[in-house]
Amino acid sequence: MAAVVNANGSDAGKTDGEQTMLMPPPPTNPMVTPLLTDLYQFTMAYAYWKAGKHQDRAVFDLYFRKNPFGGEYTVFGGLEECIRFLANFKFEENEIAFLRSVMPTCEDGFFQYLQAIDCAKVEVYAIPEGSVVFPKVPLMRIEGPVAVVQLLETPFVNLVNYASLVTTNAARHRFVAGKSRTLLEFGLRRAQGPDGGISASRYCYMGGFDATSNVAAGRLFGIPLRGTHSHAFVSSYMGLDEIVDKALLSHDGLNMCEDFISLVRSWLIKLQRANSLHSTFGETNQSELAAFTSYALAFPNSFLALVDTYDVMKSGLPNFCAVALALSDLGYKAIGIRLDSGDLAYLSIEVRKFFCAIEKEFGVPNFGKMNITASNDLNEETIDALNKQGHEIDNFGIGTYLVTCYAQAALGCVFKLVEINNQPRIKLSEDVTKVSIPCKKRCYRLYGREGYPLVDIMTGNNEPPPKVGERILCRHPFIESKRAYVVPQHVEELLKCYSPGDSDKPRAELPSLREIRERCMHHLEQMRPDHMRILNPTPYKVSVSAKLYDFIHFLWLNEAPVGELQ
Ligand SMILES: Nc1ncnc2c1ncn2[C@@H]1O[C@H](COP(=O)(O)OP(=O)(O)OP(=O)(O)O)[C@@H](O)[C@H]1O
Ligand SMILES: O=P(O)(O)OC[C@H]1O[C@H](OP(=O)(O)OP(=O)(O)O)[C@H](O)[C@@H]1O
Ligand SMILES: O=C(O)c1cccnc1
Ligand SMILES: [Mg+2]
Repeated sequence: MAAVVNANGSDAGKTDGEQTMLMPPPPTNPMVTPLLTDLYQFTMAYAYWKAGKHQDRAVFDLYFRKNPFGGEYTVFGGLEECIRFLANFKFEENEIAFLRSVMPTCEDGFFQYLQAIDCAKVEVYAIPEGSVVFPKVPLMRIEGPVAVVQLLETPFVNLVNYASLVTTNAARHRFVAGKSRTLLEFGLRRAQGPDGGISASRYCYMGGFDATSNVAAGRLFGIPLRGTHSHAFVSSYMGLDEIVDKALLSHDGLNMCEDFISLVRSWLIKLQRANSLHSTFGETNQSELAAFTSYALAFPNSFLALVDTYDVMKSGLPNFCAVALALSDLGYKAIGIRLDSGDLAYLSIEVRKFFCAIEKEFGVPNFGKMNITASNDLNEETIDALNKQGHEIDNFGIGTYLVTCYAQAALGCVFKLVEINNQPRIKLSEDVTKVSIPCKKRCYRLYGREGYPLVDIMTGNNEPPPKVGERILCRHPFIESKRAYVVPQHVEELLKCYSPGDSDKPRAELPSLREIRERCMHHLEQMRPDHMRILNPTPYKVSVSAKLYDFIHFLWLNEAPVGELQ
């Protein structure tokens, strides 16, 4: 038996000479237990057990049928949580007691069987997390005793569905925003409950966001934390006389400014009188000025202000600039502003002009380059519209539309039996997109001359793999006339072994979140641009080998009853 080292450092039961393997820690969410499944998984497990069929060797594929958000790609998320769940799968005594209470007609031997099971015999092959993936190709292939693997269906599909959906949503937001913008995930308050919030932060980072406002996710996953302040902070101030401690030490620690408020006030007067600012404002809101001054006293090294509480151009912006200029006198560099309402394109351009005019008028280096963050119900479409209009926004803060996946509620992953006791199985449907692809399969991505992925191909498990430079026929799984020859320049086998079960296959490593994010960025960059565009993207081809095609159609005819016309 291999000794087990817990990934968080403890070294449980290791003996000399035993091979050490890394035992994945439990799932992030402690609610992910063997009971987090549908009742029918237990009723089926009982029926398998009662029939003496529970140890039959089953192969299931986990896949989705259609790319989300009207796009032609998906990013796979959730694998690590599945592997953690699998590695720690064990029923507690109190869980068995609960099952007994809800399944009172089941024999005692079944519960003894459940109490003893784990997933040691379950093999899992999966596409690495963070990969770009396509419909019908298994994201995961799970093999093992049918009753055990059946119990994994609901939790696996649950762990993959939202993870992949929100990672894809994040990747789409990154694509439309462009590489140079900073993307901040602000969705916790709007997410579907605590797990939705934590998952959103993790998977949005994976999909290309730069940071989150979610402190718990920052701690759990090491995601960079970022934030500004809210309107409440601004409106909580009534006036400058609320600020008692007005002193601020200069950045170099050499000079003490005893009255920072006076310095701010003097800058506001200079701004009001500056010719180049074209007297765009008169009296600004003094309670807002108090809030900004107070925030700057608390964070002189990272001053950022929300400027739209009263009026951006007539109050928020000049107030911010007065405080930023006062900080600059003391050697500090303010970060910038956040806009949370109004026409974000127009306002950001006006703000930038104002910053640049100040840089020129007062000779403050880099004042014009200060950061502009925008938020307020942003999504793919609004960011695309802003880009088309032209804007000066550096950072987008995105919450509701991102984390709730407003444009599409679910990915629709499924978990289908494709083989039992080495016998291929098929699920038929009137709707051809719902017919499952039978057999234990191998999956490959074939790359073309220009370095882009050309097609994914599924073959039977025992077929020889596609070879570089050798022509292979790729067939649409269901439409006879759709086929193409491909001469791959590079062949990548997609499914790696993440749980070897009883086999002696090497186990693929679970990379860090940052590594998964890098894989995702790399995969997205590799895609041919027409698959990625927002409007009418070209579908990526998913195919089967000629042999598998013939077999699918043989099995289809074999299983489909022949109708009789009266
Ligand atoms: N230039 C722009 N082009 C397209 N959409 C924009 C632009 N500027 C802002 N938006 C979007 O328009 C919507 C404006 O929201 P809304 O109608 O609630 O007004 P608001 O600015 O939030 O007003 P308030 O907060 O004062 O009630 C938001 O979804 C925002 O992202
Ligand atoms: O708009 P989202 O994409 O969801 O981004 C997060 C929002 O949450 C905050 O305010 P909140 O919405 O709570 O209040 P507000 O609308 O009054 O600003 C923030 O100011 C953003 O507007
Ligand atoms: O830090 C922010 O600006 C923030 C955080 C959460 C939601 N809206 C904004
Ligand atoms: Mg809002």
